[in-house]
Amino acid sequence: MIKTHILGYPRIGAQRELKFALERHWRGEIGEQELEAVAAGLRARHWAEQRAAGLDYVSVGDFALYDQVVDHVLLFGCAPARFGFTGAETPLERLFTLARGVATEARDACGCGNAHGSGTHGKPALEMTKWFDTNYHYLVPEFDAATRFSLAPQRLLDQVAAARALGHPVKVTLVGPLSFLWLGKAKDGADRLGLLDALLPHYCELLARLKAAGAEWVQLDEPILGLDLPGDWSLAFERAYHLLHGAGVPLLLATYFSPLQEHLSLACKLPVAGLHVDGVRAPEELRSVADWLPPHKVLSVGIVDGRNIWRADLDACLARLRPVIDRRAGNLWLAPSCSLLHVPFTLAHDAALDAELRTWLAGAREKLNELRILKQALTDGEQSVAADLATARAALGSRRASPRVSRPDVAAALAALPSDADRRASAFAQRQAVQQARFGLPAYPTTTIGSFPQTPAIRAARAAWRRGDLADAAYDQAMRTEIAHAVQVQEALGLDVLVHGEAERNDMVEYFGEQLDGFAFSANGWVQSYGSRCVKPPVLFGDVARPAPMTVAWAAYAQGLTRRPMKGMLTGPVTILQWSFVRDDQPRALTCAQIALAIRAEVRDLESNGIGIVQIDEPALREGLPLRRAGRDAYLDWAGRAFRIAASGVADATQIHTHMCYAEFNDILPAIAALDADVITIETSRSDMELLAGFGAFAYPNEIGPGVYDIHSPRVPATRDMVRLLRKAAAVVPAERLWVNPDCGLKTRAWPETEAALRNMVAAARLLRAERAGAEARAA
Ligand SMILES: CN1c2c(nc(N)[nH]c2=O)NC[C@@H]1CNc1ccc(C(=O)N[C@@H](CCC(=O)N[C@@H](CCC(=O)N[C@@H](CCC(=O)O)C(=O)O)C(=O)O)C(=O)O)cc1
Ligand SMILES: N[C@@H](CCS)C(=O)O
Ligand SMILES: [Zn+2]
Repeated sequence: MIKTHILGYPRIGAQRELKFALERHWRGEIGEQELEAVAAGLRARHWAEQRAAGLDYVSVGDFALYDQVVDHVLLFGCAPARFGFTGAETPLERLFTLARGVATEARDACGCGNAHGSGTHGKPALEMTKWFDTNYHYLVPEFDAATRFSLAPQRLLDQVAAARALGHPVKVTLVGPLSFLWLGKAKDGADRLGLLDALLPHYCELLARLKAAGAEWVQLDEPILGLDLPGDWSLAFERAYHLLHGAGVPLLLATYFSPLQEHLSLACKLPVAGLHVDGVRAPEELRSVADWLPPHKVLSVGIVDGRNIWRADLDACLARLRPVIDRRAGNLWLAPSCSLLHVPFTLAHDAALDAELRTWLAGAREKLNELRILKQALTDGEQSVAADLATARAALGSRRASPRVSRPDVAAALAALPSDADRRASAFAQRQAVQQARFGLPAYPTTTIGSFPQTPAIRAARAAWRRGDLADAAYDQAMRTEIAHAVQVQEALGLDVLVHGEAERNDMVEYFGEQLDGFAFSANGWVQSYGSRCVKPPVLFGDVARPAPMTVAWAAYAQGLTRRPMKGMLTGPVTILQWSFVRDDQPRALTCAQIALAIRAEVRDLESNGIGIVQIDEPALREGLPLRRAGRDAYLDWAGRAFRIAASGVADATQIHTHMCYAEFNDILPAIAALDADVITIETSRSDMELLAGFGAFAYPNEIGPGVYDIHSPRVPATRDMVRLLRKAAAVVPAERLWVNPDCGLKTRAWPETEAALRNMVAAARLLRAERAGAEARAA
């Protein structure tokens, strides 16, 4: 029998109801009960949608108020001792303390929904990091020698009870014990795997309680089976799952994002009742899994893409499934490849997308319907869903044949690119000398990363403009006023290289997507990024071209307000690619090269309009790295080339910066150096400059601005703290190559703390400059 299910559903709400309720709660406008009522209403609605689409189970446990991983920290009672929980707190108080820090240092203490909480005082929130290769950030469990576990299952059991009361068959979703430990961070030399034996009895008890509560299945997500794992981690799976099996509830082991490869036979052998595999990212493994998995076990095939928004090619899906069915007629489940958390709720009626494009797309709801059609086609024959299949074929045909997708001029422009288009004319040392002479910057030059506070007034002006309530000219003027204010503040603070502040940008990727041909953007295609924060990834459906300059007028206006250098600010091709929903009909490398060409033209236009310094942000460079080691070199090769194509069309005297954040970079240092940016500004303060050790050891050749303060905290960093960090940096990177800047952009901050922090930062730079001048004078 064929069944359908999902690994998880988006929880933010079709109209971002959860986001708004969370932010109201944090501002003290609604209490816990009202927030819980919104959450319960969303869960009930989402289950109803799943059942209406004919899914055989609803998914329970995937709905997190903030993040599913931090929910497991609470479920297994392993909040770090540093939070000092006494048991007197409510579950929500504990959750938001872990997620946002304590009141005085809270991530989002101001209630705006921003992450503020990694300050070094008070109780900083748990660290956030990327969930595998997605743009979703989870809260990192913290383990240390004192970590103990205890089960607190009531919230989850209540949700099972609520789903059952509504008459739904329930499959509970949990992160599996090995992935949970792997995704955590060990402090004080603790051994994460060493915690497994202490954790497993609590998983067993939980499984038994879920069974007793009426859960028919429990899905245990173990996406780490798609990674290159150390041997002791792979070995631990058998031991762990033998124990879990004893709890008696059928277990579905879920893997996704990456092929199983050397873990394939292990995954097939584990004592679980079913195995889910990602048939989109690893279609080549389907047949082996179908052969290897014992026939009494359920095989769940992730057949519909959970990471992208294209309408499925149902004929291709059916063709892919047929050999599998032949092998396992009785026990086949169909599902999206991974949780639908990574796609918007629906794009079917989105007002910003044209009617033709909408037919090419599938949000979470539309993907549920695709599962329904596939199941019926396989169960009752294709004729039973002939109309649905015909509609899908027509949409696919229209996409394939559309003149909007292919642009011969773009192919020609790429083909015409000289082979050395990805190389600057001169070596760095030569460029550095020319740039020093041009800009005459002091030692330890100060700058910021680009964005200044996106205030409620800015957002409100843009919302009014989009609604048509504010005329173009008035909006333009409002943004110019913001830019002028940012310039005036920076001049008063004494920063050396200024930025215009990015007031006019809704998002650093969406803003460019809106202006480039080949992209479409939705009005409501929101995807959760972290907590209550969402992004609206543009839809990259066709060949990319730049019809007109995108940032030049704003940059030139800002430069006209000051005699100091104004940095032009662009998002790089890899990050635009990575944070968009990208076409699946050509290699990503080619799409990236097309974006690179557009950015190259923008860089040159900035240069010819008097902008001497241009920053090309690539915070997602690391995130695009394949999860498996194989394939990484090839990726770094084309990604690096795309960046260099964007950056290399300028004269020696034009200084190219890049910026990176939100990731560990030490394992890709050679690739970062190969970008050959004149200056890289990089997030380092949270690791207390540890990252720079890698840069020093590797002898990174160009200039570096290691972030000297964490922009996620409203705490104003003291000058002495930043001086200490800069001294640490100067110990590994020659001082003449060091810049002084924050970790990242300041868009989620408010002005008062921003000004105060930058004032202290400039003071730190001046202090080091004076010391250096003194030392030089003494040496002379
Ligand atoms: C650097 N980061 C980014 C990532 N991915 C991106 N695509 N962009 C990024 O910047 N990944 C890694 C990190 C993730 N960090 C963040 C940080 C902050 C946000 C965030 O603030 N998101 C906002 C939405 C931003 C946006 O698009 N704003 C629009 C419209 C906003 C909106 O909802 N407007 C309201 C009306 C508002 C009013 O009247 O005041 C509406 O339309 O209803 C804009 O500025 O115009 C968020 O609120 O979630 C995301 C990721
Ligand atoms: N220029 C961007 C980079 C963020 S990663 C900003 O300052 O917000
Ligand atoms: Zn950044």
